[in-house]
Amino acid sequence: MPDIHSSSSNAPAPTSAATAPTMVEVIPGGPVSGVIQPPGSKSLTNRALICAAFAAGTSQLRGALRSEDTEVMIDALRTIGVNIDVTEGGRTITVHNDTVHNDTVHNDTVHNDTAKTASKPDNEPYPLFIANSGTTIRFLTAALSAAGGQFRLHGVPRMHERPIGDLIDAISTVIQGSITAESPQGCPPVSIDSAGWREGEIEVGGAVSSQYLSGLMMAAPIGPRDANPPRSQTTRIAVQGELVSRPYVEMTCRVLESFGATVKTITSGLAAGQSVAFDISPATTTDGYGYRGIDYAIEPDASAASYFWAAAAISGGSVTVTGLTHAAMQGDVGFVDVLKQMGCEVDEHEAGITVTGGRLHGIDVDMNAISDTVQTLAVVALFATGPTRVRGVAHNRFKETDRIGDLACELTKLGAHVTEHEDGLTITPPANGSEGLHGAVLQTYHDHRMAMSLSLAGLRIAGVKIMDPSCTGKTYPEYFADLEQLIGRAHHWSTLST
Ligand SMILES: O=C(O)C1=C[C@@H](OP(=O)(O)O)[C@@H](O)[C@H](O)C1
Ligand SMILES: C=C(OP(=O)(O)O)C(=O)O
Repeated sequence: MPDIHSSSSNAPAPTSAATAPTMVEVIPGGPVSGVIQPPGSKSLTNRALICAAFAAGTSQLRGALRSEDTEVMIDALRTIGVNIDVTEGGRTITVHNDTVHNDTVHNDTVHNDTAKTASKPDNEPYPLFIANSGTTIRFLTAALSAAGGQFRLHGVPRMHERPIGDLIDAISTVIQGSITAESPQGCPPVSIDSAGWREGEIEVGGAVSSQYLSGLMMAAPIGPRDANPPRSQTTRIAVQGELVSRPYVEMTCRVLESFGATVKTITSGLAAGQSVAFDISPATTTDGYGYRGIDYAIEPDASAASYFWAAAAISGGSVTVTGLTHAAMQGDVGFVDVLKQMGCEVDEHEAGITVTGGRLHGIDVDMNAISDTVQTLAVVALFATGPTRVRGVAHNRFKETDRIGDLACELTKLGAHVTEHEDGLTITPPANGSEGLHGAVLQTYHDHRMAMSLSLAGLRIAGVKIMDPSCTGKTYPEYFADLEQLIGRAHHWSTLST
């Protein structure tokens, strides 16, 4: 059985910056088999937090994800005065009803009860630190511009290189006030000084990220309650041209509906160049809130599940991920269908989905809809017969890092031949198969998915060392501990040097 080594001597699983190892090595072994459930979905947790913050009535989010990406969302909402309790090790989040009101936009705040306690200098925007969470900055930019107030959203250096211009352009057409992206390339920080949105159809580009559209859809029911004249009940949001990562938009529709809003998808009679539109109406509440507070169960994270299914594929084992089936809201469950195409057996049952490794062969696959699993697939492709071509993911260059160029660079270090394309990559394993692969020290570029996916190469290749493993904290702080548990043997920590 494989075994994990870390550069932190005798340490338990990495839990904090103080104990976090700087490098982790997964030692090769036999087939990986077991049952696992990853933590809650990042995408669902952050959507539910936005809806709950602008809902009438308390919401309870169960099975939520607690990680850097949800932490920055919670911190930002608390900074503007939303009352949020987190219990059960972070898995239950209670968002109280008596906090966010949109009726004080004229006081430059979305909040009328506890804003007094929020830290904001007079006549200055709320400073909101978003780290490198794309969902948080895109969803909050839209929601807060609709609610009204003054805000400045900023993040780590990479966040200030990630595009947000299409979203800013869209909001600019309806905002009563101003919104600007401070970097010359249309990237964060974002400054907002808003008295809410005017009525009117909004058009947004969807070729760079679906998060712009999802953000606008979630913001549509939020308008200021005392606007005069009041906003119409229905806002149309139309997509100009291509829309990437489509399943996340379906997810947005379903979350909005759970919190009481109504969504109608429009596919005909659209203006020139528009590919789809959504008519969104707020929940019917007595006091004008856009959403209704609810009890909400969050699915386990399907992107995180991809690593465990891939572990079975790579090692020839059998892994069951519980709590996820094709009925889930997350498109990334579709990753198992890609593994099936490559030769794995996929068995869906009531409890979840079991992947059993088989003889793997390379495939040609469009992963536009499930782009967060491209890195996982690329590592599986190392162990297949023949090349694997991944298409349709040009937008992966704008994520935590350039997930085409940087991924190609790291896979090459392991001995694969990798060709980079504008919209993806081709991974060609060595002619003599995995025997031609070799260990290497792999960089992770502050990208959680780089660390989680590349670590799986260590299940079959000796000497795969993953730098900065604590970057998994963005969405999965316990990843290496969970992987180790799945691998099934007490790990041995040792000091490693490059
Ligand atoms: O809406 C969401 O929750 C997400 C959408 C996707 O982004 P893009 O639409 O930018 O591809 C995905 O990569 C991200 O991890 C989460
Ligand atoms: C792209 C990702 O996240 P975000 O865009 O939310 O930062 C991700 O989690 O892979």
